[in-house]
Amino acid sequence: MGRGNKRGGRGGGRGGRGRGGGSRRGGEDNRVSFDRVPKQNEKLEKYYNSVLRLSVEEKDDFWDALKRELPNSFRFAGSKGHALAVQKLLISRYIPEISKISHYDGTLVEPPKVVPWYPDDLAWWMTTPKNVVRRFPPFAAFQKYLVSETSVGNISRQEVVSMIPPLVMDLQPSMTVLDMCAAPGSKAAQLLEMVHMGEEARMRQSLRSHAKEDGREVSPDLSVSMDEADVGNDWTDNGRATGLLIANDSDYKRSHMLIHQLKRLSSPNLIVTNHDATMFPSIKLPPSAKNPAVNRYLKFDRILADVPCSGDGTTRKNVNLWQDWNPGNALGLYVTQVRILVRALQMLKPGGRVVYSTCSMNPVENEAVVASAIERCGGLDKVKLLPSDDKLPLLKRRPGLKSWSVIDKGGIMWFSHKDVEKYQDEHGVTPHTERLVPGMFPPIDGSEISQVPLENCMRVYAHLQDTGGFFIAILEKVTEFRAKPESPAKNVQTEAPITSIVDEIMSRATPENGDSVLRKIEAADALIQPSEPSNAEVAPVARQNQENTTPSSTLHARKRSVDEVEDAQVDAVMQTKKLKTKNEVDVLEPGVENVEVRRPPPPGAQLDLTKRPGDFRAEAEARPALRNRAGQQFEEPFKYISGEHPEVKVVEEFYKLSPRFPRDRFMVRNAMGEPTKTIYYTSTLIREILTENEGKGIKFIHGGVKMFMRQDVQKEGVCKWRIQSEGMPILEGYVGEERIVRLYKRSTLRKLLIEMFPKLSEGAWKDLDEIGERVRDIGMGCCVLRVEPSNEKDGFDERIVLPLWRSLHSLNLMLAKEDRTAMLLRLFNDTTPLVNNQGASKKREEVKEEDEEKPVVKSEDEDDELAVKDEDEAMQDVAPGFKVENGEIKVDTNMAIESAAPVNERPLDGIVKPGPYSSIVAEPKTGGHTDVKADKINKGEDTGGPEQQLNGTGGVEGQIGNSV
Ligand SMILES: C[S@@+](CC[C@H](N)C(=O)[O-])C[C@H]1O[C@@H](n2cnc3c(N)ncnc32)[C@H](O)[C@@H]1O
Repeated sequence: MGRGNKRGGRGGGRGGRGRGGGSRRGGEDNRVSFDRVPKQNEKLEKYYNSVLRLSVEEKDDFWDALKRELPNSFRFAGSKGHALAVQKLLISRYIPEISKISHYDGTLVEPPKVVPWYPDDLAWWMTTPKNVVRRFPPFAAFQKYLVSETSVGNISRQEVVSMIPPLVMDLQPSMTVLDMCAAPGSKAAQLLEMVHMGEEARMRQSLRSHAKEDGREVSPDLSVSMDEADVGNDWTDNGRATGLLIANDSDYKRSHMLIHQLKRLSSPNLIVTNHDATMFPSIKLPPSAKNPAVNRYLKFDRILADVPCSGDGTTRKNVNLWQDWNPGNALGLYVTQVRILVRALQMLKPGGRVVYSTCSMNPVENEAVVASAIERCGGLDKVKLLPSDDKLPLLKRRPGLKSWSVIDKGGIMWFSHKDVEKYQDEHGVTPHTERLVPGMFPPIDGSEISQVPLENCMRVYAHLQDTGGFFIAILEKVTEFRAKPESPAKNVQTEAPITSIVDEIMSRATPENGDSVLRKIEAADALIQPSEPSNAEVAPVARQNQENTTPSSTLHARKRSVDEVEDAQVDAVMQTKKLKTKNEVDVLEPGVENVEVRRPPPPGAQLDLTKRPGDFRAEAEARPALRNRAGQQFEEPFKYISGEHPEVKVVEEFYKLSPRFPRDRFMVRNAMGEPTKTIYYTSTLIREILTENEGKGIKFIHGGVKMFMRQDVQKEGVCKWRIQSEGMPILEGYVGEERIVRLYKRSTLRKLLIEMFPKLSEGAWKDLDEIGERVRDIGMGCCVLRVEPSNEKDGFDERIVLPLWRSLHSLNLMLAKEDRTAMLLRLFNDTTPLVNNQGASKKREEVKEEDEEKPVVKSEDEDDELAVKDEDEAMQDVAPGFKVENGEIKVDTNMAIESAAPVNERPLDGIVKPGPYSSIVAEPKTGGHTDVKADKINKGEDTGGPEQQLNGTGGVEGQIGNSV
């Protein structure tokens, strides 16, 4: 891996959290440490004073800005309708209160402001010092809202410049998208939201149009009609998003952070992989019906290459960079960055786009990388550098640099590589100059590559709009190409990635004989193929099926496609894995004079595979690493089950699923391919990818949305499969009336949110107002609670859908504690403590006996979910929903979980976290603080105050520092 993992740089380590040496929680301490860190670095200042060519006055602004602490910023996440609804609360409820606060000197405190260039006012920032935030109650309320909505994924704390790359990608919902260096995932989350853009509206429209044939009653639609652009054009799957996001990161631990971040979006269109992006494998697709003999590979419409970089645009957040910055960092990263960009361009469809970005200001990591990659891909005939000045017109930026100098490790500035060569002729290669290669310098005048319009790139500086520094370039692939090999690096001892090795081999004369890798490539070369539309990447089947190396005589001659090269890469990797235990072997290639070809390491060999991703969960740390024979971590396979499977039939019958709901996308994660604990759901494209590439060495580490979870219910006729909240938005429109409960009144929902397990027996159902009779009569098991919009005073503006469990004697919303409190705050401006009607003193055993039909969460989930265990719970070693107090097990009323689960069960398997696509937002009809003390509620039970509950999520101090 590149140097991006260095402290202070981007690409690992601190992941954008925390600040200059201060503790995460101590807001004030952080500020003090930020102020205390000396903000000088001679080489840094010398270099940028020279290279950026700012005027004298502007230079002062530039350095002043880089030395100031960064404003906090956040954006509203999820589908647009949902995000706007959460945003509305900020504007209507919190800003007016904050705007009334004044400092001691009488000046007004500045409330959060809209980021002017972000679409639909969905991004905000605030400069208010933390001591002010703490002192004034309106800020405290705002803070609670921020923390609460962040914890449930409705708000994403993200640095504003980091929001730019996805916005300039021109991504449409049906597109195939790859994020090559995606962890921790803030940009990937934006991309995923774009893949799902308009889906909610389309699905509603589709359900409405089929309501009659489905025999279903649709919800009244009171929502404001959406722009056509917001609905999107992705209609081929009944309005469901058909696009795809593959989010990748080479760091295993960080890729699990990525999963954690993206899971909140509950997307069946997402896969997470764990590969070195310089050698990202080709992904096979099923052959087309038209040309079954031809292998097809996935090509992307959009790729984000947000590469590891030295991160010197982030000094406002990573204050240690003032000490740590040294010119060697950028020089060490250049090679990896070019390789990633070249690989991205290879994997694009013609007409597709790569957005390349860094948070470095160094041209060696930016313009030089762009120019070198275009050059390696065959120049401007193959790859265009698109203008970016038409994007985000309110964002202040500077054009890309056309000329620059390069600073070496010793701080010497070089103006051309010729000077370096001259110096080296006289003095030999020195440690300071050894990393300098021609591609790091501006293109030589008159060369073809000097025509690259580098001014089309976008440079964002801290002083322009009070942000961090950032660089963005938009590249478009014109046509397929064969990438040139890397220029032989005289001085640089870097590990050549498989792409460059194969490229290198491919561009040479054919050897008479050679090692098996070369022979394989030759075999590929000899093959003949029919032509196929260019965006379906094709290669002969024979090359994939190694036992069948005879080309079909019916195929027409055709030029070898880029993907054959890529295929050869994958084959070569596999071959190497079989043949060698040593990572690298020097091979003398026959027919080529004394040229070293360095064999690539097997996939994953460059990564640190010694640790499991337990950095953020103690439990994960303790789990033994399962590895396959090659020493890689073992991931449970993805196995699709038939729509005719008896368990699918059970589900179908119990929920009276509409025949229009697709049955061929259910998947499980175990080698037997049997639904044992969880049934997942994915889009069709993901099914094709996961099925077609099974056992081919691609490291898929996440895919699929949990749709059903097995529940041990003793009672006959109760379906063992309960709907998981993640799957709810996808499924609910197809569930029959038999399992639907309709709720209309705000007061009823509020009661269900505050009270866990409201009783139904002994006439208690009457307390549940308009849903009382229905829940009394509905059969036991999981049902869909539909909160229908209405124009009534005590009604909702928008539709909300939540999972509900009907037990023998009670009812329960399947919502996690933080989701309940977040909804209470959002919908009712209410911080009433939650109440558990099972009684605070009940012991676990008693509860188990009495309520055995309730959802019981049993063992580890199949998908090896690593990021969910509540740490406190792990410490207490009792079942979710219980706590140890004075040596006694008691019901933990802070946990909104209906469970009598045995020790060591995992909490979130039994509870529900509605994601931003789950339509859970409704704008309250009445503003103001409700502050209702409901009779049953405030009986002084051991509930823990809202304060306590909200702080449990980390508090605002715990979340300062945005992700880049
Ligand atoms: C700047 S960060 C990406 C930030 C991310 N795009 C976001 O918005 O949250 C760079 C990431 O690249 C990963 N990385 C470093 N070298 C890589 C490589 N060769 N292939 C893939 N990922 C790599 C690091 O682990 C790190 O997570």
